[in-house]
Amino acid sequence: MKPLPVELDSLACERDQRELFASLSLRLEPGEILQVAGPNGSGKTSLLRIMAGLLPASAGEIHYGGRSVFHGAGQEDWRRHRLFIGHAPAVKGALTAEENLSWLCALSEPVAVEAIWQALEQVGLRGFEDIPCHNLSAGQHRRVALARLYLERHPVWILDEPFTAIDKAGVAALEKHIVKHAALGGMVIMTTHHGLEHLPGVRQLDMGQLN
Ligand SMILES: Nc1ncnc2c1ncn2[C@@H]1O[C@H](COP(=O)(O)OP(=O)(O)OP(=O)(O)O)[C@@H](O)[C@H]1O
Repeated sequence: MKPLPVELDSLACERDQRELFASLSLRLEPGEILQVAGPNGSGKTSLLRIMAGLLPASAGEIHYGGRSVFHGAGQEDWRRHRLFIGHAPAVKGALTAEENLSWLCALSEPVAVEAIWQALEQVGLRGFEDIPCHNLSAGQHRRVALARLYLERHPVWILDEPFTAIDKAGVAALEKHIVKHAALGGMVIMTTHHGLEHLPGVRQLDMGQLN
């Protein structure tokens, strides 16, 4: 799947009758990495959830390849192209890492168990496949969710605080994977309080400067 340009057009978000942002317009091209930065409460997660289709915008539009992602065929297409990993990853504690990934991936495309093992190896969890996730540490729990980035083939990644609870070596490996995804033409939109200045070509959107 090839990514297409993403356009935010006069996007606005209101929560609890408070305007978080308004008139947000930007265009993202394939190969771009966008870091959504800003203070706590400035609306970073809200923006990502709107982009993922999990929260309605109060005004404005998002287009993917020229079609609205809010309804119709454009919405279907967007769902197949984007992968959202929230800051509270959808990993179920009672299931093992392997079961979680098998279930999460099946929502878009079933994957072979060997591929799951390889992805778990990539995130340093080989040997932990059969342990219920509630017995994993916070960082290991997050790594189970991040293993999806090695398994699924969505061209657009929307990642909310992907580095939370991840150790130094894990952060370096994930940064490398993100840069590689963009270099291959993928697109990454992420929030993080972690500095990314050392990575090539990262664009910043400062939510604290919008209003
Ligand atoms: N479920 C919710 N219902 C109502 N308001 C919410 C909800 N979640 C967040 N908000 C409000 O929206 C505002 C922005 O929250 P959001 O999580 O988007 O900020 P953020 O920039 O991601 O913050 P942080 O850096 O702390 O993660 C906050 O003031 C918060 O009170």
